[in-house]
Amino acid sequence: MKQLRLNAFAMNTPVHQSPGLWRHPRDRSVEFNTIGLWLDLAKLWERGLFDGVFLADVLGPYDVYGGNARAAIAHAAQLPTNDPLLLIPAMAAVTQNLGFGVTVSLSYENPYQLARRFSTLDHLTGGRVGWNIVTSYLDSAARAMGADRQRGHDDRYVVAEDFMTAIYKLWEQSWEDGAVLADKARGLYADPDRVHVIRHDSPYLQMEALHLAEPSPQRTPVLYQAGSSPAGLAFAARHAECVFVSGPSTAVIKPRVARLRQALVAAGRAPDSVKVFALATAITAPTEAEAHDKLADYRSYVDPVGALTLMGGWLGVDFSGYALDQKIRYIDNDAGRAAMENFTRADPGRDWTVGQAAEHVAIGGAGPVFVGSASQVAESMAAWAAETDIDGFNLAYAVLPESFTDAVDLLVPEWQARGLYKTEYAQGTLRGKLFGQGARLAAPHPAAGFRMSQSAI
Ligand SMILES: Cc1cc2nc3c(=O)[nH]c(=O)nc-3n(C[C@H](O)[C@H](O)[C@H](O)COP(=O)(O)O)c2cc1C
Repeated sequence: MKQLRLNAFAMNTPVHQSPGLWRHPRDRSVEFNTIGLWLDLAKLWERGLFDGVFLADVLGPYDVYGGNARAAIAHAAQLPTNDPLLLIPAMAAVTQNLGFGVTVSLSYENPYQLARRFSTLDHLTGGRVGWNIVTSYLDSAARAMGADRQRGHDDRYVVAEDFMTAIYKLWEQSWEDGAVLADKARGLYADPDRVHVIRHDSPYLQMEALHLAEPSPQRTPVLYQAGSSPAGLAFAARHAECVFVSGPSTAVIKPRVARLRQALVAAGRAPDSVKVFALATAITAPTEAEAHDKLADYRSYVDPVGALTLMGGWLGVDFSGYALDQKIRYIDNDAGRAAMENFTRADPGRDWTVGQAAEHVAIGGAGPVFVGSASQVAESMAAWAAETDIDGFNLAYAVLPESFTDAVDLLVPEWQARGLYKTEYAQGTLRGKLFGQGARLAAPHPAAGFRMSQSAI
């Protein structure tokens, strides 16, 4: 069986995916404003040989529940939320191998400025940065940026496709390899003949620019994506190198992964050219009984209104008017399609009431919760991974950092003993470590095509 990979799932906020758990006496989430928490976490994740941390982000309040932001404010449902990119240089300074997959919504960015921010981070981290490409799902973010509402669901992916073309030109095409000379004797920093102005002219974007940053170790950061709708899947199949999936059971995730691998083939890429990470939470302890006690203790801190507030944003449904025993039914809207599918038609064998879904997502979000002794959790997660054909897990936390400390000290050694987990990091950039290849994107990925056509500019 192939080795499993771990990512940590975190966010620069007091309540990421476990509403109410910030009140737990051992939880450090309220320290999210301080750099010390992030340095401790980065060192912990690296001690556990995690491939990286995936930093989530949203740009508006979860104001679907009750039709306003009051519940999100009171229950800290991903609010306040600080900028995730600014955490990265600090965490990079205390680690050598940990990768940083950071979420930025292209719906509210200009490729020119975003390309520079990522290039700067890729330089400062020595090639350890990745971009989780999202298009956002909250109307509140669109209103904050001056629009009435967000673009329609599928339309967002059309704009995203165009954005990617523009940003690849900046990262891959503007500066030729070897353009930077830094020749002190000749006083020549870079060769003007090898730095090109690129142009982009589409209904969405007009740009005439040279990239402000010189090529970083990876040029294009490692590309992560998480959309599972047909439009999201087609986008992922073209651009993603890693895909995050999230759903409560193998019945939901297995066909989703199969569809992604088929879509990769349709896009001319190998079915295993993308690493798939499934959201999951592991609650473990030296014995099974202790682990179940731990989960019961955690559950006593769950905040149901906080959970419904998050679910409202993910599914685009105001659950404040629902009875807890009411069944969730599929509707089309402009929020996340996969989030809606998870609790409706993705598993025809399972009906979810509002209360059941809220209870489920309150410990680490929509993924499964594995509970038991270290060896039980190691076995059940490995079996889950084999059944769904994923490459690893995107580990959410219940209590911060305890959930991660348990994973590092209890789960990882069990996997290592079974040959299911690395015992040291591979060399190279984040892309090199993940794929055992070079630092730069290679054909048939579309970004590589922009680099190779440099002579034609
Ligand atoms: C594990 C996971 C994490 C995600 N994190 C974010 C995030 O931090 N910010 C965001 O705006 N969207 C995030 N999303 C949402 C996706 O980017 C996407 O918008 C969503 O899955 C809906 O896309 P779809 O309708 O194509 O499935 C995440 C999705 C998953 C599955």
